[in-house]
Amino acid sequence: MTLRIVADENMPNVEAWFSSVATEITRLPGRQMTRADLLEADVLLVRSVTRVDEALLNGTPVSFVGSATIGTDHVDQDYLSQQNIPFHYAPGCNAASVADWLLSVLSRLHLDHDLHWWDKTIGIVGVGNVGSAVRATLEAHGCRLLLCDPPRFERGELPEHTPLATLMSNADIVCFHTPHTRHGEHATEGLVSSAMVSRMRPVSWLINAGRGPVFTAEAVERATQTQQVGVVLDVWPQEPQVSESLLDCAALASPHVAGYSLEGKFRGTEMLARALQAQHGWSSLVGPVLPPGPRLDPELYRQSDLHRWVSELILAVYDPARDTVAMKASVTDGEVSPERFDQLRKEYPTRREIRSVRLSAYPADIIDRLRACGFQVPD
Ligand SMILES: NC(=O)c1ccc[n+]([C@@H]2O[C@H](COP(=O)([O-])OP(=O)(O)OC[C@H]3O[C@@H](n4cnc5c(N)ncnc54)[C@H](O)[C@@H]3O)[C@@H](O)[C@H]2O)c1
Ligand SMILES: O=C(O)[C@H](O)[C@H](O)COP(=O)(O)O
Repeated sequence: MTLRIVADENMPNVEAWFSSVATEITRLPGRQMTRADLLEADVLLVRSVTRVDEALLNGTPVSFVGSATIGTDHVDQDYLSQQNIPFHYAPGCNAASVADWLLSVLSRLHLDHDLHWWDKTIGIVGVGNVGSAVRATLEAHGCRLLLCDPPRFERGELPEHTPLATLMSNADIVCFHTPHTRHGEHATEGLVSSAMVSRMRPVSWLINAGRGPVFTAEAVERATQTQQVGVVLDVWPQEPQVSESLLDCAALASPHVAGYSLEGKFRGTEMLARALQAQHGWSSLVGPVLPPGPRLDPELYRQSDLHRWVSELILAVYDPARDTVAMKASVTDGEVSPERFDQLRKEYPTRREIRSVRLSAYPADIIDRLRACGFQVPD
């Protein structure tokens, strides 16, 4: 078997999974991959920053494309199926990571803005793998939820659907977890416009961890400047470029890393390895196992206010203020440049999912909340 693999340099574990089956593994910066790089490649493994289309693949021997991501808007799947090139991606691989990210965001907003989010009405827009993980976390905390997902509603999969305009007017916090789509009845590009934002209540919160172009830059500016709506952005309308004026609008900001848990990245590569294994009928393919998660002593964070205690604990696992500081310190000449944005992502510190954290004690007064957050608590 001669299998030549070209893979994004930021995809972990490629050598560990594939060196037993590949004759050659070439690592390249995803955003700069060109057709010339693929003239002797059988397998292409990408992340979200490589546009995979005819211009990239035409005339190459590539016969398998894998994206170690949940989102697929960077891949021209119609072209791949016309060419009979199998395409695999990694649905759900980092859904828990995004749900954890959101819990950390809410914990930071609690401490910094006294946001009692557990008592609020929270809208979830896009109730797929990520939105469902977010829903489970928020339901476990007793939040009132409004769910919006027209495609699932129309398929009879989400009876409790609330139309977006109604949700925007009635929620205290709105979280977006939709893909970026340009065509069709439910296209999401520019879905959050200035007009949509004008429906929101003053002192509410608007959060995007789906794809940047779902929000317009004007809507973000309108939210903060005229609506008294706080904004939290992990993804950006002009990503990977972020203007300083837009960054200034965000109470919390991160460089598209909500899904960047170590677990999510490991799962993404493994899902592609399993897909290639199935395509070739290999009997076994063995990859690396995750290192054990960090230990955390809840008593170190004890507060008399139990909600504050839990927020401090969540922020000890991951604090989105750290990303916000890094983003704001990255501004030069009125922007975070695309190169700097990519560098922040490439050098992102290891983050573990809450379920991997090993607590050294389970204080009785917060044990139910620990469970609701996703910590592994024995029965
Ligand atoms: N920020 C990050 O790091 C990060 C991480 C993972 C995923 N994502 C993004 O989040 C998106 C959602 O991920 P997922 O795993 O839940 O995908 P999914 O495909 O499981 O779910 C997406 C849901 O959005 C719904 N949807 C589509 N159009 C909609 C519309 N106009 N209004 C409301 N809902 C709509 C779909 O019906 C579907 O149920 C991905 O497409 C990806 O772009 C971002
Ligand atoms: O779609 C996804 O899975 C996420 O947005 C993912 O975190 C993107 O990461 P990237 O591929 O850009 O490294």
